[in-house]
Parts: sequence; C-alpha cells; structure tokens
Amino acid sequence: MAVTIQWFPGHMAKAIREFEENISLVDIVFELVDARAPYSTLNPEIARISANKPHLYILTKRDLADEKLTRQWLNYFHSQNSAAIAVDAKGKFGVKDILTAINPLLKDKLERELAKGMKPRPIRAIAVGVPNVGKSTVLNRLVKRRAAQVGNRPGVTKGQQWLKADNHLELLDTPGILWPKFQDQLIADKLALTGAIKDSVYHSDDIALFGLEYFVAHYPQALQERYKLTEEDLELPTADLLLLITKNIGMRDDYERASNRIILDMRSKKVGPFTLDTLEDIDNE
Ligand SMILES: Nc1nc2c(ncn2[C@@H]2O[C@H](COP(=O)(O)OP(=O)(O)OP(=O)(O)O)[C@@H](O)[C@H]2O)c(=O)[nH]1
Repeated sequence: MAVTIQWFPGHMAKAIREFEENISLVDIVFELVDARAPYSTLNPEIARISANKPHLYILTKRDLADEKLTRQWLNYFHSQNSAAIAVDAKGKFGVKDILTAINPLLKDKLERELAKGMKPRPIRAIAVGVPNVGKSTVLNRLVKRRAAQVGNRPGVTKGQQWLKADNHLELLDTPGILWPKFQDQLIADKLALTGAIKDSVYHSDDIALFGLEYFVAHYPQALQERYKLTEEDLELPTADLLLLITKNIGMRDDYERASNRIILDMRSKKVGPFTLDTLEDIDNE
C-alpha cells in the first residue's frame, strides 16, 4: 500500500530528550498504548531509555478493541514482568485501579525506604505514549479535573507539568512521542487507521483500503453488516469493494469522502471492535 508517512515534529524529538532527563525522577513509567494496536503504538525509544524502570502498560480504548486480543496482550505484558491494565479511559476507572496494578512492582522498594527510616511518600510516575492514545483523558481522570488539554487530534499535549493524583500518586505529564519507525509501512498504516498520525499526512483512500482489507480478513461479518455486503462482495479486489461501499452509502463516486467515512466508522466502532496487532507481530520483528 503506497502510503508515505513522514511525521516526526520537532517537539517529539524534544519529548524524547525530556523523557531522558526526567526518567531519574520517577519510580515507574506508565506507557500508554492503544488497545487496538498495542505493539505498533509501543515506542522503542521509551523501552531503551527506561529499560531499568518498572513499567505499567495502560492499554487505552479497550472499549474499541477486540476483547479476546486485549486479554492476550495483557498476558503478554504480564509475562514481561510488567504491570498492565486495559481501560476505557472515558469510562469507569481511577487511581485505585492503577495503584492495585503497580503495587506488586513497587512494594519492595517502598518498604525498603520505610525500613531505612525514610518518610512515606507518593509513588512518582511519568506517563508517555504516542499522540492521540488518550494521555490527557487518562491523566484528567486520575487527577479528577481538566488538568491537561484533551483533543481528538494528535499533537495536542505540548506543555509539561506535575499532576497530583492523590496522596499516593504523582504524575509527570509529557507530550506524546510517536513511534519513529516510519520505514515500516504496516505500522504506519496501523497508526493512521487508529488515529495516532495526523490525517493530513496520508491519503484517506489508502488507509480506508488498508482497513477494509483487514476487516475482510479478520472481521468479515461486521463489515458485511455495516455496509450491507454479501459474502461474495468480500471476495472483490479491495479497490472494487471500496467502490461498492461508496455506492451503498450513497456517496456516488466520491471515493475520498467515502474513505473518510469508512475510517471514521472504524475508529468509532461503528463497524465493530477491532485490534490490528496480534502476538505474532512480535515474533515477526
Ligand atoms: N472510546 C475511547 N476514546 C478514548 C479513550 N481514551 C481517549 N479517548 C479519545 O481519544 C481522543 C484522544 O484523547 P487524548 O486524551 O486527547 O489523547 P492524547 O494522548 O492526550 O493526545 P495528544 O495530545 O495528541 O498526545 C479523544 O477524542 C478522547 O476522547 C478510551 O479509552 N476510549
């Protein structure tokens, strides 16, 4: 698929530098990944810089993802000796869930500090993740106020601040850091479909075709139901399928508009929940 995505704004390079500087201040790294693409939204730089720090993987947008695969990914992260939780950041979750998840990782350290006569103190964490993954939404939920700007487009969080979640947890907010492996086209396509890459840097029909191909292969029934397609329709070449859907949704020959609609439908679960990464993606690295 011919999508050329080159998007690595200066503020992201800066974010990596800041992350490097701040890592010594925290007890644990909260890395937010999109439950629909937990591998593609992992950031290799974060892993490299924070290799010696405990990790909590927060899989956001659980409500939009394939639950069976979400469970597999949670097991995977646990098997890496990390904590992991999956959340609908707009739903019911809070500081308690986070503390329960990270307590086993940090208990020994905090107990050692107390034994040395040090005062009890809050756990300090840094939250990082690719653009649009839900950092502001999660942080707002944890601090129970609109502490960070929330927007439905990548690159909104620009400043940096300490946030107090409760007496047990303090968070350093940082801007999103995008996966810099743009030469990997498949990852770029996944990031685009889930909304981690600015819409203006790729052609919507390429991403719609990518999404259609994926749904035909993995969630054919959901696609049939959403766009009134027969089983035979799904055997069409993907470009022809896009033409057919364009007609079915009453957009005549306006493929670009239809593509945008399909992308939005997929992102908002109107086609159905989906996950683009499987554990096999790690083995294929
Ligand atoms: N359905 C669903 N939507 C979510 C969830 N978390 C975040 N969102 C939505 O995803 C979009 C992006 O969320 P933000 O919190 O702004 O993401 P961010 O990571 O701070 O984004 P940047 O500022 O671009 O780095 C918003 O429209 C949120 O409402 C979730 O768990 N489920």
